[in-house]
Amino acid sequence: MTQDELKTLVGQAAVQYVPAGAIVGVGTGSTVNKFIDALAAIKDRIRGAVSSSVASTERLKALGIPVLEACEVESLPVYIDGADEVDPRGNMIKGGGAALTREKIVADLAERFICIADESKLVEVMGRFPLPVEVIPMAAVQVARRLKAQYGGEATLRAGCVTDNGCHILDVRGLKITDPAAMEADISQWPGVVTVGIFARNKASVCLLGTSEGVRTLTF
Ligand SMILES: O=C[C@H](O)[C@H](O)[C@H](O)COP(=O)(O)O
Repeated sequence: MTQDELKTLVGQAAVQYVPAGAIVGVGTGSTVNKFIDALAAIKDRIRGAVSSSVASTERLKALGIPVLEACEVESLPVYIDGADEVDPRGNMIKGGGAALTREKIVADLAERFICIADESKLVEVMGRFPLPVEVIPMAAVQVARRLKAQYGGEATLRAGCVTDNGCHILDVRGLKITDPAAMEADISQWPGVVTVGIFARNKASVCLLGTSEGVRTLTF
């Protein structure tokens, strides 16, 4: 099976986690696009979606799925999103598509995070995928220096990238994220950091992994 077919498989499998009548949290990326397409088939059975990016909002609306603002809901039963890496405990790296901040906001509203990914995303220790950090532009150099000093990470500014929030992304290479919760808590409170792409506090409850043998379900 191709990677695209594996994404379709898990995108479709995620629909079973959407309760009838729900407002569903929707992530961003190529895997979530498959989920949005599958969600369109059951749109009459849900109330709508809260989206984590302009791109997902446009796709949801084009398929006739009502989109609500995050501020209009108090909680969501479920948030469905992809990941760039996921570890055996359900911690994730996200932000390869620069949507990490809104993703973390919507994930935080949800009771359960259902991660959908092809099996290449499962790793023992996270850090091979460059860690995205969204920063206020004026703080980029300062935050990059600190990432090097404290964690030995080499941060580069993602060229030509301005996030939905008008900010920039640093991609940090050379990390071994052995304690994701501690690193997330630490970097999150540095001046100028908007969001770090470690999802440990908002980790996955379930991960649906696309494999050539079918969908493998990991529960955390
Ligand atoms: O900012 C983007 C998101 O965190 C995506 O969910 C992540 O990059 C995975 O995307 P894809 O499903 O395209 O691999």
